[in-house]
Amino acid sequence: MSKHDESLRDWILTSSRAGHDIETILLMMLRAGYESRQARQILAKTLKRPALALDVEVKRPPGKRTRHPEPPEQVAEGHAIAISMCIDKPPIRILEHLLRDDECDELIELAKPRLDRSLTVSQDGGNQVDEARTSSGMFFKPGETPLIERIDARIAALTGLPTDHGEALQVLHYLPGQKYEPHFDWFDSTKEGFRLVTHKGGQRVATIIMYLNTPTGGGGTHFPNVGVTVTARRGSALYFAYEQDDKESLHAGLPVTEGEKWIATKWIREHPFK
Ligand SMILES: O=C(O)CCC(=O)C(=O)O
Ligand SMILES: [Fe+2]
Repeated sequence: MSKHDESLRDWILTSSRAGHDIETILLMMLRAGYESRQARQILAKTLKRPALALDVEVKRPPGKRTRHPEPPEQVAEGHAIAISMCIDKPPIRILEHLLRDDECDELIELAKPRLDRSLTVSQDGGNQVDEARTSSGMFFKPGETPLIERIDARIAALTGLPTDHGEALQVLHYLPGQKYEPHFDWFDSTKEGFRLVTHKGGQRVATIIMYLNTPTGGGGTHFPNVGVTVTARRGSALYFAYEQDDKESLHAGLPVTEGEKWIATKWIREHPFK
């Protein structure tokens, strides 16, 4: 072992005993100019860990946050959106006329033939059928049609984060009795599948729910920890932002009691979702 290897080994052991976690030691080695694979191999060997256990994520630059739309009005891509209500915690905004009526109709018509039973993210990071979410839905491909591109650009202008921070636009359909039980949109880092679902794009930081029609009865979006229910009204939208582990952003799609409910959901990530 060369003098340099030996002192590196000693430094790693000392840092580890001093309580620095592997991620931190790895980051220090990367900063000192080591290449990532090489640094991981040296770390694995020195700390007698299988290399796989060292498959830790290199710290990314800090994640970005959306800008909460400011009342009374924002013009995004030439489209005027009124902000009719604000709540501080969690940051909630009600957006009027985010979509025009013809845009709502077009989204519904495009989605109709492609609906499937909605899934939720399971503990292991996969998808599952879940009684907590009985709607049916579909995803558009990014930029799939000029309308999808236009909506993405509008949301990016409104929230200050580029379109690539958004997950694919999802359309959901609820019939009477169908609902989405209280849940958080952020991913729980204590769950097994967390790394898998955040590998691309990192954590979710904000959600926009666009109401594509007005259900005859029920179907509002309810925040049980705030005591607020947002009315589902065609063309309007709900924006809310959150941090991991926040409790205020708990929300539910209330059961539709009469008629049907159509929404489009845009989830926004802290990093580009690629
Ligand atoms: O249907 C609703 O009002 C809520 C939908 C929702 O929470 C979601 O898509 O994440
Ligand atoms: Fe949600």
